[in-house]
Amino acid sequence: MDHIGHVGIIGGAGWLGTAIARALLGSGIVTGHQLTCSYRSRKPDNAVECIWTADNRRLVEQSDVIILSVRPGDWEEIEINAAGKLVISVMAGVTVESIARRTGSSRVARALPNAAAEIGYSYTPFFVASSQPRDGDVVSAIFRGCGVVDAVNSEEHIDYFTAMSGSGAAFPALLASAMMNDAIKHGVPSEIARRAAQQVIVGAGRLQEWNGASPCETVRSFVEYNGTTAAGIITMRENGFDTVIEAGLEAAFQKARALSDT
Ligand SMILES: NC(=O)C1=CN([C@@H]2O[C@H](COP(=O)(O)OP(=O)(O)OC[C@H]3O[C@@H](n4cnc5c(N)ncnc54)[C@H](O)[C@@H]3O)[C@@H](O)[C@H]2O)C=CC1
Ligand SMILES: O=C(O)[C@@H]1CCC=N1
Repeated sequence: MDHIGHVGIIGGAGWLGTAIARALLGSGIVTGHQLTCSYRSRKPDNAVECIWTADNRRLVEQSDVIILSVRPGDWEEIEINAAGKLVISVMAGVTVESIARRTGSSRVARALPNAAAEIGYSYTPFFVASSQPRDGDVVSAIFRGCGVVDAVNSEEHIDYFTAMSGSGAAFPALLASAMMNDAIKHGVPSEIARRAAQQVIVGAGRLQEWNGASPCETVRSFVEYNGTTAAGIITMRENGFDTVIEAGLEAAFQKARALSDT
């Protein structure tokens, strides 16, 4: 898309803020002169090449689009007036209502990337609460630089996706860690167990991307093959695999909702 103006990232020194800043610069959507990042105490070593400030009000003054990327617990300390500007939050749980009330902006969006934003492989659903039609295009363009995006039409779905895809980047690692520990219990040297588990999730992700099948189709075709993999899948399911996943997603969803301020 063409020019989106000057972008400011509050919390630009953090994990996600840095990933978004790198994606913005990498996709060419802004130059270093059109991007301001703020830090709380100290400009980070290896800082992204852009304008840096500790003054969030100054950042807001010089930005057309403001991205809020501080931890939910630090949100209450941010005092800015962003009236008339597009404010995009990536914070878990913090509501559109809270953002609009505390920034004075009626152009608010919530986007929920995940840890893979760092390598351009995030999945980022976003919800836009703005009467300006172009704002959705701006949010979409920003987060396409971090991976795949989808607009959703319910704010509640952002809280749900905070659990499912926002936290989800960690869950395949949880599966791989259980597999690695099982291999070690079977006497496999830990370094080999680590490499095997690592390559299983990397290979599975690449395979899924390459063949484009839905995960449900992938599981079904392994079950239909009726070999060792099918035996593993069926027994995992009989032992509550899907129920455990649902319970974990529900707990993360409830945690996201609990982060919403009152
Ligand atoms: N890390 C992840 O995978 C994801 C994180 N999120 C959300 O993104 C937000 C940021 O998360 P992370 O980057 O992981 O946390 P982080 O702790 O790495 O980064 C937050 C940064 O904000 C800075 N900060 C705090 N108060 C500030 C202030 N007043 N002015 C300027 N900077 C300030 C901190 O010093 C820190 O550098 C959180 O709200 C989180 O819920 C959402 C999706 C995924
Ligand atoms: O774990 C967290 O709280 C953050 C928000 C969503 C994903 N990571």
